[in-house]
Amino acid sequence: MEASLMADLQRFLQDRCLGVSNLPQKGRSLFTARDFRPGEVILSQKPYICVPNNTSSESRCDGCFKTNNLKKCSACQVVWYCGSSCQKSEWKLHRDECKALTRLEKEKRKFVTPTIRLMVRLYIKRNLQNEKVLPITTTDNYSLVEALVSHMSEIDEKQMLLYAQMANLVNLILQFPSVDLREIAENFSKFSCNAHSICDSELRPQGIGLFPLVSIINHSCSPNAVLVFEEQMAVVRAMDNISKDSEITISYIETAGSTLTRQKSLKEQYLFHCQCARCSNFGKPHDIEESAILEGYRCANEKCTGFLLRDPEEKGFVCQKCLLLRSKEEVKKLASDLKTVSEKAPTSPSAEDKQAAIELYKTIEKLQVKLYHSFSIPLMRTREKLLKMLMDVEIWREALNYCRLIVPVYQRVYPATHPLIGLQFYTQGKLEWLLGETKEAVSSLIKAFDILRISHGISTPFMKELSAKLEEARAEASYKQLALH
Ligand SMILES: C[S@@+](CC[C@H](N)C(=O)[O-])C[C@H]1O[C@@H](n2cnc3c(N)ncnc32)[C@H](O)[C@@H]1O
Repeated sequence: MEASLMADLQRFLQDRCLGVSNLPQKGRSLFTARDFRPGEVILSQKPYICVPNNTSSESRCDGCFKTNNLKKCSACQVVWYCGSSCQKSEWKLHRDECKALTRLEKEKRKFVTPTIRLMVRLYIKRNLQNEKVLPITTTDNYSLVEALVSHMSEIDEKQMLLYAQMANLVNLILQFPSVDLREIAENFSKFSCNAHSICDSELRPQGIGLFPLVSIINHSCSPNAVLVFEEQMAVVRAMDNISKDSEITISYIETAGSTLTRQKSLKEQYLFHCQCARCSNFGKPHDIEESAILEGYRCANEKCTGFLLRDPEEKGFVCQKCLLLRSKEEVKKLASDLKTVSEKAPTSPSAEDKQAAIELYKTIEKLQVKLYHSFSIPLMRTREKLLKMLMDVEIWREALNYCRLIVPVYQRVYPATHPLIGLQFYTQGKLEWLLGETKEAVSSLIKAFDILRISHGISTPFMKELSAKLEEARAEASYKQLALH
């Protein structure tokens, strides 16, 4: 990065009591220059570029990522808008993209995935900024993209071939003589370890974007900050008390998992070996117990909550609490039954198939309850799926039962202020309220608010809605209380 731009960036960060340092093992790292309290915004940034996650089954507006009242761009037939306001606000960037996509044969347009579009937009934005059609600012400029890590030299041949094919398609769309294939491939590699999935307030992915300032923040499996999105703006908030001169970290991956699982996914996508405080416990008794609970089997005695470790004589798995042996054969048989049923389970069942899918997932759950520890991740995932499907078909009582089973598992596998726990309490509160359990609803909504105010702040529309629901539930609970006396 140019020295003057680097100085501008350092000033911008200094004004926000932040600074960038280079750490030998991690590269650029973001540090605090003052204390931050839980819930305080550390950094926010609009995307340099972003696109919605459009698929063959679901489309989103290019401007606001909403899914209703969409109309296709009549020229390129690739991009969708919810109305003229979003279309107008996106036009400067879409104008050149539209021309490029229109040139592409219709048959080939189905290969224009969100990642391909993100790359096309990256070059179009760079050109528009070079031509001064779009302004360049300290935090919105291509030099920040140039400074992102790419790990090009570490990429294997298979991945490189894929990037080369994708770069060819981008080149075909753009037809910019000055851009070479290697540079595009390198930018794909940058996307892989720097682009962020843009999620709504309930942490459901809506699109992808490049936020080069946020990309300075390194990963930890027990992070002190959290990244959320307010529409398309990335907002990083402190999760804990962060003291002056500390490194700010967020989590790049799903942190509910054994150290081996987390390290594998970090190595695969981000090409580094994590040595955070949690990972440095690898192999220690607590870490072994954690892995055996999250990914291992349950005790043969249904009443025992112990975790199992492989028996040194290879006969099976031994409970570390009651020392009961669970035979290899029994585990193998259950695992094979589970595999047979799981293969039949649809990942996203259509509306008509939902009832059958619910029954199938309940069978999976029964088998998992017999096989896995009660806090295991596979069992938690099945219950999450069941909860979602039951909500979709409006079977509220059963949905609430699943919600209540999931909350304690989340509390076991995530840190206390993790937004997923808050969101689960929010769902539980809404279900309890709907089913007339107003007192319980108030208690769940309070828990949701207390957690989500840290990750989501208190002034966003989502949090205002939660606050309003809580107040209404409180009023109803006191009315019910009065009516009783
Ligand atoms: C989004 S970037 C973070 C900023 C990066 N350090 C830089 O210099 O631009 C992600 C990359 O940073 C490095 N990184 C992030 N977290 C790390 C960690 N905990 N330990 C080692 N390297 C890390 C890895 O190279 C990873 O692919």
